[in-house]
Amino acid sequence: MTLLHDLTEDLGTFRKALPHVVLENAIPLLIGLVAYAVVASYVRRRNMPPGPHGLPFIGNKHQVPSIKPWRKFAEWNKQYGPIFSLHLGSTPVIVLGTAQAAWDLLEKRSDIYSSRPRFVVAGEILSDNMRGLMLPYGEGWRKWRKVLHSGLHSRRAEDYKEMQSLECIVLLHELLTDPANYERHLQRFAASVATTLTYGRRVDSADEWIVKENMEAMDYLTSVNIPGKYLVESWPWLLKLPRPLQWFRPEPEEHRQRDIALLTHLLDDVKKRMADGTAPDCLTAQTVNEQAKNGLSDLEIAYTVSSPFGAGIETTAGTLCILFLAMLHYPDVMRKAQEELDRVVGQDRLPDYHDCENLPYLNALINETLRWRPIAILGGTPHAVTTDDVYQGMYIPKGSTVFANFAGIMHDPEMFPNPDEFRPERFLETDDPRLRDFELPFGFGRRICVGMHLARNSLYISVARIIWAFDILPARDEHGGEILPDRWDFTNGFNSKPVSFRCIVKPRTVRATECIQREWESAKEHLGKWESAKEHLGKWQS
Ligand code: HEM
Repeated sequence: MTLLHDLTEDLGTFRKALPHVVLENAIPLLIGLVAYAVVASYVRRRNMPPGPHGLPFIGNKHQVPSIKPWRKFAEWNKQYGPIFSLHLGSTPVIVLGTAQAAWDLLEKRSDIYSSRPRFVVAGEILSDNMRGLMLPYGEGWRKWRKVLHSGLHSRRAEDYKEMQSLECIVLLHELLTDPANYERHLQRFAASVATTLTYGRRVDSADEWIVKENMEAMDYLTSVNIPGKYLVESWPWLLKLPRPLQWFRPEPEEHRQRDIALLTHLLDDVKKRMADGTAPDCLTAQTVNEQAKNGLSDLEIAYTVSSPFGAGIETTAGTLCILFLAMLHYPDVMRKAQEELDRVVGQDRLPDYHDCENLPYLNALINETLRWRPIAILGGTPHAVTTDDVYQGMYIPKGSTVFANFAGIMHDPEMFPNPDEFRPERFLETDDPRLRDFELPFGFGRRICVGMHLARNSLYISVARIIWAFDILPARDEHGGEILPDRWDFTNGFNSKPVSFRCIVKPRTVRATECIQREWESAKEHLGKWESAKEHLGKWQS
């Protein structure tokens, strides 16, 4: 009895003392932990690349403008050097401002710099991890990339040249007959190349449903991918809430169903034509034929083959718009390229692929267009590093988001003296093989643009023929004065292109006009082998 009584009493005393003991010890422990975390983070931060000071919890979020952040990044690169760091919330961000830094990390250390940051809404909820561009480095991405590589590698890209050449003749005819809408024609050209290579169906107008539906899907994807728009991007644990409480989910999930319906419909159309033997050679048919070997589900194929749509149209059409802008500001460059074309090609036929190696100035002009105002202004989709790393004594923590800021890289005065000047000669005067090849605008390492060869072929044929056939001249005001568009007025977004501007697109000679008319008549016949998307798919309703 006494023992039991003593025990109960002890327990009571212990219970009473417990909160006190806990409080007495826990508070210093907590303070110790916080202090340790602060000091550790300070030490780690101190060893990271230099950068602007941020605030607790939000880091540098308040200092990074939501409009054209690449300009601020380029300023910080000037201030802090070729590599600086900042924090967006708790995520470390590394910004590379020279090609050398980008090559050193994203290419030479490609094994650890080829992942992507987590895209919770755009990549996981909206796309169910089916869009490889946003997938982290790993098995899923490898499978996706293999399919695209086998359909777009340099030798395979040769197969599409005939189609690109014919689509380019249509473009020339559109510029001849409706020059005011040049921007829409450039878009149609890029879209038709994408749909023909993917689904074996071409488009006659940028207004066609297949283009519009895909563009809407892409616009929605871009609109959810804005940093800071969704709390769940910074606090992914919100995904553990019961589904009905995940308020951010219903809208992107609804869009996912629309995307699936569209992409499956396009896949089924190719499969139907494969069954009746009428499908032309295209990426989808090739992927369906190799389905068992690649181990992909139908849905995975449907998403994978749609990649040229998301990544290949705005980039190609936007780069051509940049060419138009540059020609308005640098008419002497245009004249010099025209002289070369006249000398090599003459005036009675269109330039063709086989002329390419005899047109060094024109090739340099294309490189300069990609450099002067790079369309993928932040280096495309950012990379992420998968293990802790040290570069030139600076600590780069695992999980950092890494941007190759093309706004700074392409205007680095050491590599490109007088960077704002549009001067194709810089590519002819250099001995640096990396500038002669100039893969830089297409990204880095294992993530380098998989459509690069196709894009180069589209750019070459269209730039050569447009410059050969037309003068691109400033629009005139009512007094006959030239209206020159602002050379810095560009859109906000991962693909930054010139804000629409007016210009005059005028055939250079009667012979050029006649040549386009002639070539167009014959191109119409040859294009017949790719059925139009409008006639055969128009019944699809979203
Ligand atoms: C002027 C035209 C183009 C430019 C300047 C361009 C540029 C880029 C850049 C900078 C990247 C990011 C690379 C990196 O993360 O390091 C990229 C990725 C990509 N591009 Fe392009 N691109 C163009 C056209 C195309 C075309 C025509 C296609 C498809 C037919 C395409 C498909 C892709 C894909 C699928 C990726 C993602 C690769 C991956 O995450 O593994 N691009 N592009």
